[in-house]
Amino acid sequence: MFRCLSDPAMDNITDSIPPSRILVFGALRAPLNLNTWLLTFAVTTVAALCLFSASFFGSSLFDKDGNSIPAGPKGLPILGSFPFLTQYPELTLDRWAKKFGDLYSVWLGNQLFVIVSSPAIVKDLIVTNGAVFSSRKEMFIKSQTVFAGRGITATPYNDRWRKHRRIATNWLNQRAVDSYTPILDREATVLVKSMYQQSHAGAVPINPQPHAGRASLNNMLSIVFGFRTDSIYHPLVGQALRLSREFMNVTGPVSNLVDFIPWMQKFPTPMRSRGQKLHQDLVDTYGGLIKDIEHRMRMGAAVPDCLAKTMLDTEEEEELDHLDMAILASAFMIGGVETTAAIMQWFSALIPAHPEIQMKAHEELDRVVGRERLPTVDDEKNLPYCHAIIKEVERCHNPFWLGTPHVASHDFTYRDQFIPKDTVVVLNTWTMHHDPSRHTDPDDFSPERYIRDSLTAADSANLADPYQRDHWMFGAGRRICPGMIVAEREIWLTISRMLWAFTMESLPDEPIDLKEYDGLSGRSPVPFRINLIPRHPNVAKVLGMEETPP
Ligand code: HEM
Repeated sequence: MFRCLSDPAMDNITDSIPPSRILVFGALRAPLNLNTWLLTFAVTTVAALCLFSASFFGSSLFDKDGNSIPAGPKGLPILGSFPFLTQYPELTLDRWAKKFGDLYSVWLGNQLFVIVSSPAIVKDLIVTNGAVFSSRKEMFIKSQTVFAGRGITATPYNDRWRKHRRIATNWLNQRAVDSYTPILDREATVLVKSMYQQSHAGAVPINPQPHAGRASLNNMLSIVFGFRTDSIYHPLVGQALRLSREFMNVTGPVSNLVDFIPWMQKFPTPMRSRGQKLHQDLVDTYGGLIKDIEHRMRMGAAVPDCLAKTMLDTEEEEELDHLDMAILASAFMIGGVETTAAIMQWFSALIPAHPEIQMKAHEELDRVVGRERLPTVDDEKNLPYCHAIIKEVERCHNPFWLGTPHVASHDFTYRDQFIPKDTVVVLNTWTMHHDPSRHTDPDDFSPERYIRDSLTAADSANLADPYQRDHWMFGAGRRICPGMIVAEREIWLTISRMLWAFTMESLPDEPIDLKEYDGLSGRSPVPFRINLIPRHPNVAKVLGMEETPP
């Protein structure tokens, strides 16, 4: 049963991966010396053979009727298919989907994964059978080390998760988002203003990244802690963005071999040390902010309504300890910052290459909104082309191609294929977003494909026909992203206002790389600079600024 190196399928795959990219421990994108790799591989092979086979065969791969697990690629001994999911795992998963079909299995170490590549199967398993497919694997690095078993994102399907999800939803449902939309509105305007200022009204190119990062960060800081930062140079901006980035770099769903080979977890590794440090930094930073708020509440000072205040007000009734609160706040700060900022950045990276798309958006904005005011939330329904641009950015550049995997909490047989309890289930969103039968010419950036789709992501996720859903960026089922309403709203406000204010141009000497990316679990483009040329003199006036001559 061990995966065989001589399998022809593996030959094709190994041919396409430079040896220096085949890694054993930790972050996949840091090249490892080949000799070190071979030595490590030999040692781990010998040392782990007994332990591995015990856990590998621990659960049956057949149900009582003899149905077996879905077919899939054969991997390597011990490592399974881990080395083949290196730099662009979604492309490998896509290749395998074409070979093995919409439901196939992959082994990573001793962990069985099932990869789902069709909307119908996602609906059947994750939505219709949500009682079975809504748990999470307690990944060694992400769940156990960084989140210490807490944190709504990583917790298994249990009462702790239900409680945290309920608390989170109270702050993220439609009514809550409506109540703090003025905050999102203000941050979107500040974003455009700060871009206008830093670019000296289009005279010098800028990197949109810190502006997008601070807008998303301020939104989450307001929701979670009731305050905002007033400059991209505020120390918390650098610290919070560093923590989110570090999280994205240590917790990819298929990026840490130590997650899948339990005996390795007993030994210190650089990735484990990074996970431990990140845990402590999160507790110090966000737990520290909660302590400050607690202190202010005890002193009778006014504290604005925010998640931290709600948690402190209800900590006894909800049985929350300090670590629960610190990690739940961290889950918001991580889940809600890099993600929305990534979409703003992908938009800024993509759009300069499409002047004809910008022209259409500008024409729509001039016609519907005019040049005397900024677009608002209420305008969205009347700006179908701008709305479509955003959906298309999300289809083309989902920051989480592998989503956050779900886990089967019971044995399940689906269409004569057995999915054992504890199998990790991955939504292969890359393949679904590039299915030519759903999206004609899927590699093209073409907002027109969404021009008749006026639904929000939340409404789209509830459509009976899963093939009509806009995209799968927010996941599916009972664990679907609870932040999608706030995420969509802040993305709408920032992107529609950037389109309203600027013509966005790339620099002839600095081509923007759309293939390379930052982050393992969550992706944003590598830093780039663009020109943001104010579209008309009213931009300065509407933003409440003196016009800066170019
Ligand atoms: C573009 C923005 C965003 C993207 C692409 C995104 C994506 C996702 C995905 C794929 C999941 C896993 C869903 C699943 O298991 O099927 C998730 C979960 C989650 N997201 Fe988001 N998210 C975004 C914004 C936000 C925001 C603004 C928040 C606000 C706090 C947030 C909070 C969460 C939380 C708490 C979970 C865990 C839910 C659970 O496990 O029950 N996300 N998100």
